[in-house]
Amino acid sequence: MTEAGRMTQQLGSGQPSRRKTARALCFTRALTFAKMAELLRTPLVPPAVIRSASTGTLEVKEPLNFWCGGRVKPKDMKNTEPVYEPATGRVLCQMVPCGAEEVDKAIQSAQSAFLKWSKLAGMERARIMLEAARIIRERRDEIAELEVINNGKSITEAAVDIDVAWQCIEYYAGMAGTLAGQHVQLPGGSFAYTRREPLGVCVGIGAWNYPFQIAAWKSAPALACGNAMVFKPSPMTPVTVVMLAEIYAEAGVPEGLFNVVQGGAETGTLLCHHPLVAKVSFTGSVPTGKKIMEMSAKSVKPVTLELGGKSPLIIFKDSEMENAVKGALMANFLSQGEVCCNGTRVFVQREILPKFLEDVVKRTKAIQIGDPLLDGTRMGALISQPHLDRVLGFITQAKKEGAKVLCGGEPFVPTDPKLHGGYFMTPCVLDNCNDGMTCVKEEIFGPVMSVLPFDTEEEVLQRANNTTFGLAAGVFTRDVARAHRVVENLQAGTCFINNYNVSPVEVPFGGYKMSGFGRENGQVTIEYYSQLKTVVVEMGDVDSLF
Ligand SMILES: NC(=O)C1=CN([C@@H]2O[C@H](COP(=O)(O)OP(=O)(O)OC[C@H]3O[C@@H](n4cnc5c(N)ncnc54)[C@H](O)[C@@H]3O)[C@@H](O)[C@H]2O)C=CC1
Repeated sequence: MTEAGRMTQQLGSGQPSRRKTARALCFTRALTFAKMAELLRTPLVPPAVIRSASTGTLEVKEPLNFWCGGRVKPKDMKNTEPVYEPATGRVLCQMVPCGAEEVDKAIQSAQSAFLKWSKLAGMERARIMLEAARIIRERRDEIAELEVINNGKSITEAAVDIDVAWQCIEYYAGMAGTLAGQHVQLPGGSFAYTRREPLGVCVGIGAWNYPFQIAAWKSAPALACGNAMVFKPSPMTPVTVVMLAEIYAEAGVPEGLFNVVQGGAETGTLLCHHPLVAKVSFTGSVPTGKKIMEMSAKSVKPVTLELGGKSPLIIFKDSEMENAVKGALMANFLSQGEVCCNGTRVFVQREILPKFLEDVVKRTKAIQIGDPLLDGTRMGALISQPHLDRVLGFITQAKKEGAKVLCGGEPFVPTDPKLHGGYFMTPCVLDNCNDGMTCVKEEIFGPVMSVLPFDTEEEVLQRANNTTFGLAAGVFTRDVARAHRVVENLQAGTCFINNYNVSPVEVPFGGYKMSGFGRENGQVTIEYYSQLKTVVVEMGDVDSLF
């Protein structure tokens, strides 16, 4: 039995002291990903019970680039950037950006894999993708733990993110075998048919709030359609996406089909300008989205843009109060508020405002903040110190502009000494807000809910739509007709009725207005990763005018 196997048996034996020793042993030896994987993948370990990682211990040493079927060391150590563990403020690893030569290698690797992958039948691709989904499911806890360590969100949420990732791959695997064209009958026995063909090498550029999940949302439909992908995660969260690359490789995709290059704006720019790249799918801020669009326009590359939001959540007086309060919390505090589609402008009908505020504040104060790897934690750390400062700055500004802080909005120092350098804050509810305030107009991307009273449906619709964003919106009411009338008039890509932030992979997700265009998830996304070829077939003689 291997050492890992022995430790696993001890871990699985249910003896807490031994379990602790084994865990300590793992981390004093700075576990490699591969070893951790070996540990976690043996069936003796009940994954929900045993936590293999612990906050403040992990060092990531392996290379984080991936092309030609394996991890690749950076060419040189130029322009490195520290990557932090948000819960402790400790440096987790160094991110070394890829330069032109490395980007080219990754793209060439993708191109050669594309030539093989695109020739497979959809069902053949499906089989490999299903295997990738299975491996992710099996390694779910390990990936989720690393996501937590790199991103700061709670383990409960990270586990859901990883579940959504494999579900997405499973969903598009199911669709790969269904891709087909049309047959069109023409006069005289002639006919035409259409072929749905892949685009080629697609680039994915991700944000830091859902590192693994964003990579799955982009790669799953891309690969199902027969494309290859080069993915660049955010420089702040470089750690987990390379595991997705390893998993695809293990599942049996051709070498080089899914590649990872690390880096920031410069590396992203190289990707967007590369002549072999056929499409760019981007998740991030509006200013960067505009740059991506400009760069892609130069070589007429299609783009998908998943950008920011300042979404409205409208709560009518006939709502079921407890659900509305729970919905408002789900709309604001998932992932420390770092969610693009959050409903941060909470419009509440005036008659129920006092009761709503009382309940929402009570529940917000009860949110358990702390070590994100603990099962009981409901809110972890924000992504970085500058981002925390920025979010706190919005609250200072809101107070100056007349908003009233009902709870939270302060830096938070957990009792555990190892978390003292972490980027925590208390979730905040702002009252006395109006539509002109900065906190109501701008995306904060932190746990800050702005509550706004309203009187009539007509008024609230006009105010809800009075924004350049249009990612999501929500409405709580018991009146079915009102609910559908309101969503019909909301300018947003996703609308929720009597819930918020529910994003199953079967339904399209994407923005209106400056929140972007194109969609992720759902059947429609196939159209964004494929192109239609029309073939016209003459069965008679050519009828020439000349
Ligand atoms: N609509 C959606 O689905 C989502 C939108 N977001 C939005 O993302 C933002 C937060 O994420 P950040 O990572 O801070 O956004 P960001 O726009 O700064 O960066 C996003 C990605 O773009 C890369 N990048 C930056 N400049 C680039 C350039 N000139 N060329 C190519 N790539 C470049 C970054 O390295 C990163 O990988 C928020 O505004 C949020 O609303 C985040 C998650 C989901």
